[in-house]
Amino acid sequence: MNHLAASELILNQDGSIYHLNLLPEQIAQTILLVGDQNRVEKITQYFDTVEVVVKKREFHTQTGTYKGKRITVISTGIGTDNIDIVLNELDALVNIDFDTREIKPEHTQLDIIRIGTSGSIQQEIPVDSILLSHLAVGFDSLLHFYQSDEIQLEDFNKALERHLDIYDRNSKPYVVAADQHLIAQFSSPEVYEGFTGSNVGFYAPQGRVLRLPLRDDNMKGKLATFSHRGKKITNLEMETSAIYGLSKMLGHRALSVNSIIANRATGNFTSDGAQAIDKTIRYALDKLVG
Ligand SMILES: O=P(O)(O)O[C@H]1O[C@H](CO)[C@@H](O)[C@H]1O
Ligand SMILES: O=c1cc[nH]c(=O)[nH]1
Repeated sequence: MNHLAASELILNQDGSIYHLNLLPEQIAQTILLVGDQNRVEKITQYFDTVEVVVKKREFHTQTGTYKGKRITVISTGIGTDNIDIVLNELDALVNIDFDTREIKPEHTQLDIIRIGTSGSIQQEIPVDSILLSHLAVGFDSLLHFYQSDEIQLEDFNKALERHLDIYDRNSKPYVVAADQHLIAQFSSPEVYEGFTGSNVGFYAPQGRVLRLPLRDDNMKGKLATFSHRGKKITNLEMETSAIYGLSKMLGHRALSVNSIIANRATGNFTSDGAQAIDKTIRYALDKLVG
């Protein structure tokens, strides 16, 4: 058996995993991920009980029960770099024995559901709507550091490369699907079906211009006009691609539930972000126990 060195599987003095600061017994098998630390309590305010509260850096965790179901809520902060940490450490908490530092023979599968904010790039997907990411495309390169070819949708990758004509020093896009069981569980006529683009920044990587010009002025337009096998890219944010990719490789189920707060096609921004996010949180909690 492979014994993981102290420099690779890093445990704190109290036995908790390095960044999340959590012990294996402190997490549930259903995990809600949010970007914003302050969104954790916006979710657990609806819980019956909260048994764990742990904070380290941007990673704020609370575990409790909602209508009798044990759920853990964790803030990831912004970006797929943080998702690399959160997904690997969550998996280690359930699938590595911290005493022997060996991978457990039995695999535990987590349900990992992101509740995030996002900007629509299609006129017909308005602000204050909820969108499920059936597919995600990563422009962030994280997956390319792993042996991830098997879980990528190569025909989508190639079609995107052709359509976007990406600058050759940028990384190549990778497309990954959500878990089909979670899609079925969370779908309803109330929510949009989407294909979510995740990138490494909020401004130029999402085609936003304040003072700095873009390398490719037409990037947002090209993203919005992409279509392959009847699927269009619908919205942009900064984490879903990595959550889908790492979850698939690690044998977990993942879904991203997006609160659309901006419409980049019309230039609109929600007039009440708190209400839009609360609606998305209540929708997701209802589907989790429904
Ligand atoms: O609201 P969260 O979950 O942080 O998600 C979105 O908001 C942040 C940018 O404002 C990025 O993390 C993006 O993915
Ligand atoms: O446009 C948006 C809105 C929220 N989060 C993003 O990353 N982009």
